[in-house]
Amino acid sequence: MTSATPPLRALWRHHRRYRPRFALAVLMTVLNTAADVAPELLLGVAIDIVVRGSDSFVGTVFGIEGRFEQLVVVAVVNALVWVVESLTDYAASVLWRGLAQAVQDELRTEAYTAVQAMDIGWHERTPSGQVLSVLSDDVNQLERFLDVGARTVLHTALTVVFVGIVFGATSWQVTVLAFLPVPVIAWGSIRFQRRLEPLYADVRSTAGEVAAVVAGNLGGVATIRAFTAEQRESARVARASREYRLANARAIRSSSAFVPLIRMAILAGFSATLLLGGWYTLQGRLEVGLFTVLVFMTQRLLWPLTDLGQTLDLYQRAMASTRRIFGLLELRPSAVEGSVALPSPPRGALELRGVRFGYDDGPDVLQGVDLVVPAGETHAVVGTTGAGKSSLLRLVLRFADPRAGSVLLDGRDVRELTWDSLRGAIGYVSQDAFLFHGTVRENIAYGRPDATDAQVEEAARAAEAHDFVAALPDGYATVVGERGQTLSGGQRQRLALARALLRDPALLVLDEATSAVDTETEAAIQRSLARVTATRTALVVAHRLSTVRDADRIWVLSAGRVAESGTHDELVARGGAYAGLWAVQTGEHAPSSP
Ligand SMILES: Nc1ncnc2c1ncn2[C@@H]1O[C@H](COP(=O)(O)OP(=O)(O)OP(=O)(O)O)[C@@H](O)[C@H]1O
Repeated sequence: MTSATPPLRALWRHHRRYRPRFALAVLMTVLNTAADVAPELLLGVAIDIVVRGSDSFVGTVFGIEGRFEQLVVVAVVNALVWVVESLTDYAASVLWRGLAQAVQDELRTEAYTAVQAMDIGWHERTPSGQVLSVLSDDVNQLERFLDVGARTVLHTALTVVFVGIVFGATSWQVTVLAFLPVPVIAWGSIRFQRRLEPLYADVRSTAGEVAAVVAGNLGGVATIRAFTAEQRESARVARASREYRLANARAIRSSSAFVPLIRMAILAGFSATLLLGGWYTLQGRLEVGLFTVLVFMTQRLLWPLTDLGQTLDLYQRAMASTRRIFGLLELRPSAVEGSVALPSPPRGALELRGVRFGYDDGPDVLQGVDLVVPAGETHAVVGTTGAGKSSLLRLVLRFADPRAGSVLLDGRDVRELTWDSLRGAIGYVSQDAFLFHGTVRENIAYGRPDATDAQVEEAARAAEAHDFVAALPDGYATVVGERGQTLSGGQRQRLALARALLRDPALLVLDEATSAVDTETEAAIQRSLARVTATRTALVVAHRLSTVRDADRIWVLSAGRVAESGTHDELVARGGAYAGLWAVQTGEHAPSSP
């Protein structure tokens, strides 16, 4: 999940449209730094006036005799410089921070969109906490650097340049000595940066690990409590957290070593200016005013450099984060959208031809499945657990593509179809019947937000959900908790069915939950199934065979192959796998031991 592209280059390329704003921010920082350095120069000029009178720099350039008059000129120029300094400081601050906000906002949204488009298989493999930590922590880390760090780096570099110009114009010997620390610091920065890069990559990945463990545990908190595994899980979180702490400590140790290095280099530069500059002044080779400027300038040059360690740290952390953000942005789903739209309205005819499918590098879980559901019919897929029933439905929805063979909807390979055409034709009810935090009404209308109340209610009735919804405290306005946890499993299932029906899909795909349902619910499911499948094509994965005994055809899947197919009566008469399952479920005889 980490990008190999150098992070600054990736940012520069990705945010083309911010380049003008960036240029303006840089310009403001240049002006601001120039205005920032000027007062030291003016101080030197003032001392020059006091010491040399009419022979001073101002006296000769402006032709002003009196010392006080000259000082007035300096005071006016100084006031102007301050105004420029204040205005550009404001502009630079607004521009840099605005840039930071725009970039973080855009990156977060884009990274989320990229993640959302990834294959379902990718989501199953990737802990959601990892993704979450990139979208929040890493994006914030970059924001912090752009907010202040980038400006500080530029400001420091420009100060070095401006001070260098002043020094250069004064005495090359002093310039050389005063600037001695700069190459040392530059060399140190590059070395430290190399050393810190893997350390901060480690910090970010351990931070992601902590988030992954915590998010995973919060999702399974009921199981943790039920198995009194609290201590074990707390210890697991503590371990991950300690790894993060240790990774950070390693990075901080290296990063902090940079500051003393800078300080020593600075000390050398400062001492050199003081001694050599002083020596020249005593000899009369350097004006007192200029000497003062040099001493103050060295301070001005060297002070910001002491902050460089901190800024470098901020930069390095931000770059490690940027690599992770771009790692998400560079993700490409393996299932790409086709370009063909089905003629409307679709009929929902489904066909699987020689379909082989497996997960990642694993073995085939579907081993050449042929299956046909003609338009308007209701078919069921049954089989023992792990036979590949849910995997088959994934292929129909194109949550994954087959390794070989093809899936056809209305005679077109689903890989050729647009998402709208494919998924718009299908109403899908998954095993886990996921609901969002929101009202019952919002959940039912999820696939058709503009549906009227009457349409929502009609769908709920068809799914046998209306009665229990009406009995909820606020009816359709009742808020169901995160993932619909305030409802029972059967209720969630029926709301999910209503949601699928409201889209009036040509093909209804139901993955029936394994959860044992009571006879009343079972009867309700059967009734609604009979009603909603009367006018459309349906493919139902069923665990309870009684719910699908009226299906036009039942496909019996066994170890990734179609073992047999036919109507309920035909299959029972055949005395094969289905007849065995049926006998077990209706209690006609006990299962034979393997
Ligand atoms: N996301 C996944 N990654 C890897 N393997 C998977 C994944 N999902 C399912 N499998 C494997 O694929 C095989 C078929 O699983 P599938 O869920 O399709 O069976 P099923 O017939 O729907 O089972 P059940 O009746 O228990 O729901 C199983 O061996 C399972 O371990």
